[in-house]
Amino acid sequence: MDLFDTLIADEPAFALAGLINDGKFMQSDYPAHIHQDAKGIVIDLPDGRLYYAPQYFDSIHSDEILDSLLACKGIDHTTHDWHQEGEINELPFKNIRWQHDSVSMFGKTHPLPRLSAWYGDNDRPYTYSGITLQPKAWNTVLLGLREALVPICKREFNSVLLNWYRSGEDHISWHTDAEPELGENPLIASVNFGASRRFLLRRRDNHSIKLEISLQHGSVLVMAGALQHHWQHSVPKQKKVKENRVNLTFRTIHI
Ligand SMILES: O=C(O)CCC(=O)C(=O)O
Ligand SMILES: [Fe+2]
Repeated sequence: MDLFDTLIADEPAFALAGLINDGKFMQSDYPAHIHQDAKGIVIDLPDGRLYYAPQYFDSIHSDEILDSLLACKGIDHTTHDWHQEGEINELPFKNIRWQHDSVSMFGKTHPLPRLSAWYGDNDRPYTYSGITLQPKAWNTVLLGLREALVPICKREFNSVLLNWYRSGEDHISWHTDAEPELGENPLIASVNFGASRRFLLRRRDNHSIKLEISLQHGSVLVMAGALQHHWQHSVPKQKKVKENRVNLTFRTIHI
């Protein structure tokens, strides 16, 4: 092995070490250690566990995946102003059938501040934030991502929810993913492409107890243990962000 090999081999672990200070995750009080895969770190929270790999997918692969998720005939997704598009559901997307869903509240309908798509193994509808999504059949890109998660999650997920944040205006408010069909302590793997966005966690019983992770291009965050019962999460608006971000949360739906 020459000097160059050693540098390459040490690089990921070196980047990960920057996320851990004195055995704690960044500026928090929560214990963290480097996972044995040397790609990610494990953060131990009271009532939950996180795995975070800032570069689970390398940048070339991540660029290609983002391109295929947003590919739309005749449109350059990097420069297009998607907020001006009225009929998202009608556009000729090549790989993902993006939808603009609405929620009903107090008799009024409100469009969600993001676009979404639901893919999965079976045709069982899934209820999320008061809306019911009909899963579409897996495609090659999504199956590739699902497969890439097996080494860390030790399972093949049967469904995935995609969220597309067209810019920093798009967001997701505080919530938990604790729907009964996800089982007792759901394991959820969140995969991120495009703009880095702030991912916030706060305890349900004390909103002043918080944690923040910046989810970057090519990263994977796994939420595990009792986390969904004790912690809420959100992706707040970030007005300065102009670029697209796509998040995919792989889940197991129990029927
Ligand atoms: O965009 C994210 O990072 C989170 C998405 C999320 O929480 C969800 O889809 O339930
Ligand atoms: Fe969520």
